[in-house]
Amino acid sequence: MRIGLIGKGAIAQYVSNAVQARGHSVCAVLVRSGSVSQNPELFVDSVSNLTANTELVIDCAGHRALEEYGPQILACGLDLVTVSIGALADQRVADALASAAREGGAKLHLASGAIGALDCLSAAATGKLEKVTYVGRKPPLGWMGSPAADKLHLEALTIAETHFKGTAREAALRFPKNANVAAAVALAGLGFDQTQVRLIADPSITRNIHEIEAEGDFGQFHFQISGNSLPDNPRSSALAAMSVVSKLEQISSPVVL
Ligand SMILES: NC(=O)C1=CN([C@@H]2O[C@H](COP(=O)(O)OP(=O)(O)OC[C@H]3O[C@@H](n4cnc5c(N)ncnc54)[C@H](O)[C@@H]3O)[C@@H](O)[C@H]2O)C=CC1
Ligand SMILES: O=C([O-])CC(=O)C(=O)O
Repeated sequence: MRIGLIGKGAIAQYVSNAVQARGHSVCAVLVRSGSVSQNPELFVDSVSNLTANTELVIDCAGHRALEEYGPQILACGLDLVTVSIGALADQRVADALASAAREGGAKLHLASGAIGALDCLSAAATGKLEKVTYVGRKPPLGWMGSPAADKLHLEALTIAETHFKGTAREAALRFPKNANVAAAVALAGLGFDQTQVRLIADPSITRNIHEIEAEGDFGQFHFQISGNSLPDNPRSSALAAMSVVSKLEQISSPVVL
């Protein structure tokens, strides 16, 4: 497939290498205006140049980029894969994306990101789900630049501290670079306002640990993952980038798991 990428950060770089190794081509990369000076054939700064020659677009650039570019991409009939799922916690953004997808006859594909067990959760949600809790735990460095830094002295932390407790909607909106997983859990399960979230900075860990506890008619489950972060960004787990590659494999395969 001819792919257009949004962003050139840690996830985009991983995805770009992995999709090309699988025989796809990256024919345009949308970057912020002002950063297109080198290789203008590849790096573009408008959606129309991104979509001109592509069959599928992948967003790895965060909430603002999905909000800003997503509707135009979908409305012109191109499918869009995104890892910036937390943007859908803003109902206005979610509605704009859904109506553009309908208008263009395209689909917005949500990559599962740094978490697993969403298949289990979404199946369980077709019965009655009683309670879903998500706990996100990262080393202090992973919370730098987020509102956690206003509450905690992250560089000097000696014990694990919970810096956020609330709904998945609040978490996703307040932590756009750190709580996309909360949004994925919400979308698969009880929704943004019924999913309870705790976010923790923990100096005793070196990986990003994500946990889901769910209860309902299906029974009960507990899921935990300790994800390695990407070398270029301590905030982002490698699995988030891998989930984008896996989504692309599903889209291009005749048999879908
Ligand atoms: N679903 C999940 O589990 C996860 C989702 N994410 C989301 O993915 C995003 C990207 O993560 P990383 O690659 O690690 O971050 P990064 O900071 O390494 O890269 C972000 C890239 O996007 C670009 N960018 C930002 N806004 C843009 C815009 N309006 N137009 C064009 N380019 C723009 C930046 O210049 C940079 O190249 C995060 O902000 C987060 O929202 C991150 C980790 C896990
Ligand atoms: O990459 C991770 O471990 C999780 C993350 O940043 C997010 O949920 O936005």
